[in-house]
Amino acid sequence: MMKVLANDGLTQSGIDALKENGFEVITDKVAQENLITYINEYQVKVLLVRSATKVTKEMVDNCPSLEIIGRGGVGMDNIEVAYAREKGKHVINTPAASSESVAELVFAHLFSGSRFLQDSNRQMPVKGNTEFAKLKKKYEAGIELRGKTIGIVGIGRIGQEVARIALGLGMKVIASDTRIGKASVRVDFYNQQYINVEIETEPLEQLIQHSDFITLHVPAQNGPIIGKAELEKMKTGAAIVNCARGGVIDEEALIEALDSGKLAFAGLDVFENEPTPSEKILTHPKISLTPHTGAATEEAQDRIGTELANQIASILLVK
Ligand SMILES: O=C(O)[C@H](O)COP(=O)(O)O
Repeated sequence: MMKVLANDGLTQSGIDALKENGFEVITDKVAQENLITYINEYQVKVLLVRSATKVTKEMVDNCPSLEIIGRGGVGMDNIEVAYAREKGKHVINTPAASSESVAELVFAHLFSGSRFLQDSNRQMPVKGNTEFAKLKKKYEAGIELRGKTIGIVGIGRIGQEVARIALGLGMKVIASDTRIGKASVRVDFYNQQYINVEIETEPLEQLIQHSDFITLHVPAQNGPIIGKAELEKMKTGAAIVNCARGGVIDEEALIEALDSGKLAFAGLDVFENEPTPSEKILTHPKISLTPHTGAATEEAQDRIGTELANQIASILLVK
């Protein structure tokens, strides 16, 4: 039986689909430093990872049994993709499976920040029954999303899902993208009517100046694309969400912008120092936090599992 090691977990639907195709699925969590030995000992043919396990050049070179490296998710910055492909390994991912979930999390952060939920949820258990009126006063300056401008940086699959939800909420959508000039977004309504909206992209600098909310949907970068200079150009009272990759926003500059009142709030699902974000970020009252859970819904993980199983079967069983 061909062995699949799902080192960062796999949904039952994915496990079942692989088993139906005759694969043996191992869901042991093997420590990074023991992976090469484990893969060789059990002659693992497929290694599945999410963002936790790193697939290094050393693994590619020293695991001859390995034919497929599968990323359950989108970003492959934890995998030496080009090197692995050069050495004849298949490297696959599931680029479309989690777009809706990530986009919904963006709005969870936007709704949270615009009504102070992150701070309220920290304060209410401690002060809720003694200082209720004081807390109510503190959180009185909430804002609506309707009518505001959302700037989407990266209008790929996830960016387009964000646009769809934003348009449904009555927001104005603007976007910037280094590769896409124009995106066509179909907005569906429950009564099965829909509208098509064309979104033309504009330079990042322009987007930064015009947005009430900025949300980032770009791959891992070599350095921040939103640093001190960009934060200074944002509207006073604007907000920013990062459900893309840690490091895309300069965290020090972000804290300064929040403390000075330049920015109203931030929503962060990803961090510069994952999995150990800085104390300042974790305790900031103006930051809504999630621990890299953009794709962590039952629906997205189900789609990821079955999609990986199908891709694996079509590579290994058609030979
Ligand atoms: O790139 C992705 O797909 C997301 O960052 C999800 O990462 P995860 O699989 O570790 O949740």
